[in-house]
Parts: sequence; C-alpha cells; structure tokens
Amino acid sequence: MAETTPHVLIFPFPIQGHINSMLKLAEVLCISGISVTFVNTQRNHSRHLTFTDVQSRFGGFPRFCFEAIPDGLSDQPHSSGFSSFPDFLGLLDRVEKFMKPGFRELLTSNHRFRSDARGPVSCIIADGILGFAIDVAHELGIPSISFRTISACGALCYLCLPKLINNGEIPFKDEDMDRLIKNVPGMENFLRCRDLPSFCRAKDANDPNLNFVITETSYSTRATAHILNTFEEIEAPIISRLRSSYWPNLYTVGPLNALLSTLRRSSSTNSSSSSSVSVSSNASLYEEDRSCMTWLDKQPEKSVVYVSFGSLAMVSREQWLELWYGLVNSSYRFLWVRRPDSLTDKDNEKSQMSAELIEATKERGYMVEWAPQEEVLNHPAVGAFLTHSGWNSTLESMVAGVPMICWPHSAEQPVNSRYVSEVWKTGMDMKDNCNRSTVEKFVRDMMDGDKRQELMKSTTKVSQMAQQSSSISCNGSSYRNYEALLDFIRKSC
Ligand SMILES: O=c1ccn([C@@H]2O[C@H](COP(=O)(O)OP(=O)(O)O[C@H]3O[C@H](CO)[C@@H](O)[C@H](O)[C@H]3O)[C@@H](O)[C@H]2O)c(=O)[nH]1
Ligand SMILES: C[C@H]1CC[C@@H]2C(C(=O)O)=CO[C@@H](O)[C@@H]21
Repeated sequence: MAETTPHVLIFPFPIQGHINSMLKLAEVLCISGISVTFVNTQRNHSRHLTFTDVQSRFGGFPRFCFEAIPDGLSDQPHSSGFSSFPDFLGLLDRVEKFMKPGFRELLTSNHRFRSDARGPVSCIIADGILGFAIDVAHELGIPSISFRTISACGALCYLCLPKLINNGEIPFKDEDMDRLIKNVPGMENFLRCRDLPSFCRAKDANDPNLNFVITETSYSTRATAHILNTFEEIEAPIISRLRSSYWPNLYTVGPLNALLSTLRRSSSTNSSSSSSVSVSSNASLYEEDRSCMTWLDKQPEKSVVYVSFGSLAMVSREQWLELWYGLVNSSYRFLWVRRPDSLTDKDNEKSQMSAELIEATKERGYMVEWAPQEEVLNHPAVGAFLTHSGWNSTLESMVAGVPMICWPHSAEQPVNSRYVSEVWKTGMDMKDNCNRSTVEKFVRDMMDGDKRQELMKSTTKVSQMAQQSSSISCNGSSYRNYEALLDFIRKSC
C-alpha cells in the first residue's frame, strides 16, 4: 500500500517570537516532503504578505499552504495588533473570542480540508500556550504535539510554579530579590527571586497573567508529544528532567535557525533542480529597514553593539534616555532597533535629547525601527548584542557566536539571562539595572575588557556546539531528534 504523506497543521500564538520559530519548523518539514498547513491570524497573514517574501519562500513546496483565521482586528488600523506587553490581556481576550472558534471551525468544517488533495490533517503542532488546540485535536482523534517556543530552563520554571506557590516561594514575601529559589530542581544554587519569570513578581497568587501561564503550561502536558527549540548540549540536565517528570516524548530540535540552514543546504545539494535555495527566513510582522546593513558594511570588525529588545518589550522614555546616554558615553558604535510601538511615552521625547546626544549619535550610532536581525548578528562588524533575552534572539546570538549583554523585560527572559551569565557564560546579565553609568560599564567591559576574552572562549564553544547539533555529517543531536520526530509524525498518519 502506498505510504500516505502526513499532513501537519502548525498553529502558533500570534506574536513574532512564536511565529518565527514555528514557521522555520514548517519549512523544515516541507523540505522533508511533509504536507504542511500554517495557521496565521488574518492580520499577521496580511503583514507577512506585505513585509516578507514568505510566498516565494514557500512557493517551491506545492504541499504547503497558509490558512488565516479571524483575530478581531478587521476593523482596526493595519498598524494595530498585539505588539506590546500591556496589551497581553487584550490579546488573550481576542484569542478566546475569535481565534478559538476560528480554529475549531477551520478543523471541523467540510469545505476546508475534505476536498484538499493533500488529505486530512494527520497531526496538529500547536503552540504550548494554546491549550484549546489540544482539546480540538483530541475531539477529532488527531495526534497533537505541543511546541513551547521558549527555552527548556524557562519551561521547567513554568512547570514548577504550582510548587513554588504551594511552598510559599511566590508571591514574594519581602523585597529580598537575591534569595535563592529552592523548588526548581537543578537550579537551586543560582536561581534567585529576580531570575524567575516576570509573572512571579505579581503580588497576588491569583494574578491573571500568572494564572494564564500556569494553566496553559499544565494543559500542555496532555499533548501526545512535545517540541522545544533548543539543543541537548546546552540544556541537557533540564531536558532530562523535563522528560523524566513532565514530557516523556520530548523532541529537542533547535536551534531551528541552524537546523533550517542545514536542511536547506542538504536539499539544494541533493535536488537536481537548479532552483535557488531561499536564504531568507524573514517572518517579520514589521518592515525591515535594510539600510542598517549598508551602515554595518562601513564599520570596523567587531566594533558595533547591536541593540534590540524583540517584538513585545515596552520601554519608558526615561529608560530609552538612560540606554542612549549609556551607549553614547561608552564611545562604542551602536545599531539600535527602536520598534515604533515600543515607547510607553512618546510625547516630548525629543525635548529631552541634548544637542551633544544627537551629535554623538550621528557620529557613531544608527537607528532603525526593525532590522534583518539574523543577518545583523552574522555581520562581521557586530561585536556584541544588547538584548532582552527573548529565546529566539538568544539562540540566534549563540549560533552567530556573538556575546550578549542581557536586559530582560518579561515572561521567561529573566531565566534566560541568568543562564547566559551563570551557566553558559555567553554574556553578562544587566537585570533590573538601566541607568546610564551601568549601561556604559557593561558595554565597555563587553567590548574591550579582560572579561571579553573569557566570554569569547565560551561563546565560540557554544556556537560550535549549536552548529554541530544540527549537523548531518556530525550526526548532531538535534538532527537525530528531528529524524525521530519525522518518524513519529509519519507513524501518526
Ligand atoms: O529588529 C528586529 C528585532 C527582532 N527580530 C526577530 O524577532 C524575533 C524576536 O523573538 P524573541 O527574541 O524570542 O523575542 P520576543 O519577540 O519578545 O519573543 C516572545 O516569544 C519568545 C518565544 O516564545 C519568548 O522567549 C520571549 O520571552 C517573548 O517575549 C527574533 O527571531 C528576531 O530575529 C527581527 O527580525 N528584527
Ligand atoms: C505573552 C507571553 C506569555 C507567555 C508566552 C510565552 C511562553 O510561551 O511561555 C513566552 O513569552 C511570550 O511570548 C508569551
């Protein structure tokens, strides 16, 4: 009997950091001959068509298609949508009112997939915080895989939150943020109160954001299998504990940016077609300003600090100015991404800018609203990354071999920044500090201090491990795990 080609439906939480990693997984599966349907929201699908080359990127895969479901934004300007953390509860409301029924309708309606030449959906890969998608999969008898797009260390912290509450470790009882946390196994010697996910700083155990992540994380344990965008060598003890205590059928296939590059190279070498392999993996919901690449081309090697805080972080005018003065006073060059919707207080920012700040910025700074980040991190002029420690940014910096100065904002970023500084030694943690003298000191220490030599040794080693994990010739751990995931998906259909 002819082997049936699996038809996998992939469904991300509708924000940049989740879409990027899940669209990379979609392409990886397409290269392996799997039929893939990628479910976007209508707003994000429209942004992808406007700001990216996703149509040509997936045009060579006839068994791939996008589907777009309602998001409650159709009557709002194109620029609106979820792009700031305070709007999180507004987004959750739209997930409940529009995405949940829209997803169910997509899966249960006849006109969608029944006539689809690719055959019915045989496996659903849903974002680890969209628990309702697991319910729909169970109702339809379709195997479900939960893909949590954060680090393994972040995921373990979330899974341990009920225990932290039961043992009185959260909410915090006093102001001592350096007290060690006892109830996250494997982190007892270095994880402090201030390093826990930002939701743990809630004053009330019934905080809605805290309860959302606890509920969705517990939901995810019902999936048939789990995926993480990480690699065994960087988080081995945590991954082992996740498998033994929570997610026995766990596939670690990251860094997905490295795995995708590997499979693209392998595919273009093997395929007889001369079609050029897409090099872009841009899934941006904003327009990239590529002028920064021209500016970088004019800068000396390893001379630039790249500054970006992801797609959700909100920064006050006071924080911007402290960062700005710190960067300028460090005397190093900087490329700064200032997402247009990231300022909490837009008015009279210019009034605070002194003439010397403006002059110094012209001399050695460059600012864009959104950059081709992976290309920037791999540019020879970039010597360090001042980041918010979002997991995609952290992985991208690791693969590129760029050391990080971490200024975490929200979610599991504080856990990531603690691991970067204390465990992986691939950067420094500036957590809870944003004054100009601290920023200046961190940049100087990073760019030319003795500390840099030490950090570059471990950063280079981690970069090599990340590349090897997805290497076919090295039979890398993530490549092996990806092959095992493919086997699981093929047996599911
Ligand atoms: O100018 C820019 C800035 C960012 N990026 C890309 O945008 C993504 C940002 O993702 P990430 O670094 O993970 O940050 P967030 O957008 O903040 O991601 C959210 O989702 C992540 C994955 O779940 C979590 O780790 C974070 O805490 C959460 O804030 C990355 O792939 C970047 O390459 C660009 O392409 N251009
Ligand atoms: C808006 C944030 C709530 C938690 C989500 C998340 C996760 O998967 O745990 C990481 O950060 C954000 O993307 C989401």
